Amino acid sequence: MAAQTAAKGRKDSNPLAPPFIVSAPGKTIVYGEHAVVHGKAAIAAAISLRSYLLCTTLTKSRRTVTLKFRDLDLDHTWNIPDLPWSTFAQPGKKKKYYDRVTTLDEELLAAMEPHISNISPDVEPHLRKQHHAAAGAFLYLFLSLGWQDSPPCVYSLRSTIPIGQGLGSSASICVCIATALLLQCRALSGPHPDQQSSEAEEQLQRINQWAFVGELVIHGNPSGIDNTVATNGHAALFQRKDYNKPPSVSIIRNFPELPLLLIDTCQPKSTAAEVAKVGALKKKHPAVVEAILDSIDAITRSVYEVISNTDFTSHEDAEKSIAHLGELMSVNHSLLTSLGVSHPRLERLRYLVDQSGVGWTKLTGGGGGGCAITLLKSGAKATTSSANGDSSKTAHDLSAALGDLERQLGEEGFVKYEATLGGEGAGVLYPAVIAGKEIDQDTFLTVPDREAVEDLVGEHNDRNAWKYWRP
Ligand SMILES: Nc1ncnc2c1ncn2[C@@H]1O[C@H](COP(=O)(O)OP(=O)(O)O)[C@@H](O)[C@H]1O
Ligand SMILES: C[C@@](O)(CCOP(=O)(O)O)CC(=O)O
Repeated sequence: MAAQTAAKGRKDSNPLAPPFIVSAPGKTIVYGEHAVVHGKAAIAAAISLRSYLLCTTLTKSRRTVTLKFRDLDLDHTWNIPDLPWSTFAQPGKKKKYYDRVTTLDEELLAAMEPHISNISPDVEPHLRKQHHAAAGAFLYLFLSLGWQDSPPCVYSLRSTIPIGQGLGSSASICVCIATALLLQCRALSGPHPDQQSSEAEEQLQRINQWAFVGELVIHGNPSGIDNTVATNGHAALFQRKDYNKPPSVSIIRNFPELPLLLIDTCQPKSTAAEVAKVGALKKKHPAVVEAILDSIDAITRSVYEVISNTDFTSHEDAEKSIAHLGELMSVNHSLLTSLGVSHPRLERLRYLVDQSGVGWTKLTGGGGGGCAITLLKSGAKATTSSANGDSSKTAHDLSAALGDLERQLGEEGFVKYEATLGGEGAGVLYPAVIAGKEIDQDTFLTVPDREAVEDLVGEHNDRNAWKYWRP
C-alpha cells in the first residue's frame, strides 16, 4: 500500500500501528451494598474476570471502524466519513482528551442516534438494546476523542465477565474502550515500569473519566464506583453523603489478592426493586433500619482499617486478617437478610458453604437473587466451624471439602466462577504478542469460551507482557 501511494507521487503513509490489546477487570461489592444508597461507606473490589479489547488497525484506504463484540454477537461497521463529526466539532462541543465530562450532551446523542438505531435490526429486542448500549458507549467516545481521519480499525471484544449480573461488565468494557481510544489519540503516556507515581495516577484518572462517559451512555446515572474499580483495580472505599456532590473515593491499593468463589444463584433479580424495598422498610421503621445501616457502615470501616494495617506478605498476619474479613462478610450478609434483600437460594447457598467450612459467604450487589461471594480460608487445611455451631468438628482437608461443595452446588443449579479479589486495573498488551505468540483477530474471536480466552491472552501466560499503570 505504502509503495503504491509513493508510486503515485504522494506522501508515504505512516506504518500501521501493530495490533494491541487492552484489558480491564469486573468488580464485586464486598461490603456495604444498600447501605451505600443511604450515605454509608462501601468497599468494591476488582475481580480476576476481565474484558479484553483487541484493536487491529487497517490500512488507511479502508475508512471504516468495526465493532466485533463476540459475547453478544454484535458485529457492526460504520463508514468513518459518514459519522456526525461536524456536530461533535461545533464550538463548545469538541472535547479535549483532558476535559472532564460529567454529563452527556443531548444534541450529540441525537446526532449519533441514526447511526445506532439501525444496528442489529433483526435480533430480539432485549439483545438489540444491549447492542445499542454498547455501540452507543463506543461511538460517543470515538466521536469525542477521535477525528475525521482517525485510523480505520477493528475493535474485537471478548469478556470473561457475565453480562448484567452486577459484576461490572459494562464498566469493564467502557474502561477498555476509553483506554484504547486514548492510546490511539496518543493521550496516554506509558504504562511503563519506571513511570512516576503521579504520572501513572494522572493516566488512570484520564481513563476513568472517559470510561465514566461510556457508563453514562449505558446506564444514565451511574455512581462511578464500577468504572473507578475497573480502571484502578484493587479496591475502593466509596461513599456519597450528598447526591448533589461527587462521591468520596479512596483507592485501596494494598487490597490483597484473595481467593474467591463467585456463585451465581441463577435467580433473576432487580436491583431497583431491592433498593426500593429497603427504602420502604426504612420509612416504616427509621430508627431500626438506620441502626442496621450504621452496623453495615461499621463493618466496612473495620475492614478498611484491618486492610490498611495488615502486612499481607506475613502469613500469620494475613491469615488473621482474612478471618476478620470473612467473619464480617457473614455478619454483613445477615444484616442484609434482616433488611429483606436475601432470597431462599442465597440462604441455601450460605448454608451449604457454612456446612462445608471452606469460607465465608455473603450476597453481593442488589440481592433478591443474583450473585454471592465466598471468601475462601487460606491454607490447605481448614478447621471448620459448622453452621450448627459445632466448632469442635475435626479439621479436614480444605480442597476435598471444596470439591464436595462444588459438586453439590453444581447439582443444585448454582453456577460457579473461580476468581480472585483485587488485582490489576486497566492493562495494555502492546503489541498483541504474548509468550512469543502473536494474537490475531481470527483466533481471538474464535476461541470457544471464557477459559480459552484467558488461556490465549491472560497475564498468567507471560507475567511481563501485560503492562499496568501503577501509581
Ligand atoms: N462483553 C460484552 N460485550 C458487549 N457489550 C457488553 C459486554 N459486557 C457488557 N456490555 C454492555 O453492558 C451492558 C450491561 O450492563 P449492566 O446491565 O450494567 O450489567 P453489569 O452489571 O454486568 O455491568 C450490556 O447490555 C452491554 O451493552
Ligand atoms: C444495592 C446497591 O447498593 C448495589 C447494587 O449493585 P449491583 O448493580 O447489583 O451490582 C445499589 C447501588 O449502590 O446503586
